[in-house]
Amino acid sequence: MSAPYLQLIDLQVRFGGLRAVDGLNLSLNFGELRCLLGPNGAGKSTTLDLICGKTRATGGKILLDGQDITHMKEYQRARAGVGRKFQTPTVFKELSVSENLEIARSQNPGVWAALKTFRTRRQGKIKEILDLVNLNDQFHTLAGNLSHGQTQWLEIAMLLVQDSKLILFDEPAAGMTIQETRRTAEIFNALKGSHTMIVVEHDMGFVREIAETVTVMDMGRLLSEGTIQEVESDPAVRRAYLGEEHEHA
Ligand SMILES: Nc1ncnc2c1ncn2[C@@H]1O[C@H](COP(=O)(O)OP(=O)(O)OP(=O)(O)O)[C@@H](O)[C@H]1O
Repeated sequence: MSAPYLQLIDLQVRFGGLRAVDGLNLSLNFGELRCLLGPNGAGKSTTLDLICGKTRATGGKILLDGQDITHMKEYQRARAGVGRKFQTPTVFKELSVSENLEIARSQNPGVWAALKTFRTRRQGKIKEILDLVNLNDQFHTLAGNLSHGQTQWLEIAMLLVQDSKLILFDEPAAGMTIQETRRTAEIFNALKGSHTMIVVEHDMGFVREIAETVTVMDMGRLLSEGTIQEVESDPAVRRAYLGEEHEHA
């Protein structure tokens, strides 16, 4: 078996007296999609913050493709291939889809330098990415005129253009219509194998569409791991969700 692509080893962060992430161990293979579930305040978003470098760990290690990135700055991790998709869109609304992609591309010139002399190959790659996220007809559309779902897909395209290999998603289906959620699931399923993804999500319908292995956190710790069926029948998971089941049903 090959070594894991991402490894969290005894990862910890404290905010004052609160252990938001408290000795978390997690391993992902390259190309794997992992859903990260858990009740409110379990430490899911903080875990993504620790991986992308927005928050610094107070203990433990993060290994990406064997490299220790625990103490790297956020931009260094982005260069190493870590991409983070936040809930609030970060696109430039007054620019077109293609201009947003151009800006994203210019943030990682190294990847594209190799294609510099091959303009058609570069355009081919952008077309391929836009096809994947269903935005080929919106090439010249102002980002501010896109629907909520399309804006989210543009952000995914921007991460792909930046050549992010590990993409971290925080509630990607939030606020989407049923059709948009379904299309987003198709995009995620198409990215499996070529990209490694961690998806924090409360929408269990969406999780069912995309899930392979599921990790459940509670109080900063790993509570359960396995297929959806396995974690759903785990009594510890049921206990952790008591009182929340109406909220997230
Ligand atoms: N910067 C911070 N300073 C202090 N406490 C924080 C900070 N960020 C998160 N926390 C606390 O850490 C705990 C874990 O929060 P986190 O947002 O990671 O949970 P979550 O599992 O993503 O929850 P939700 O599903 O509600 O988004 C919470 O108690 C939260 O209040």
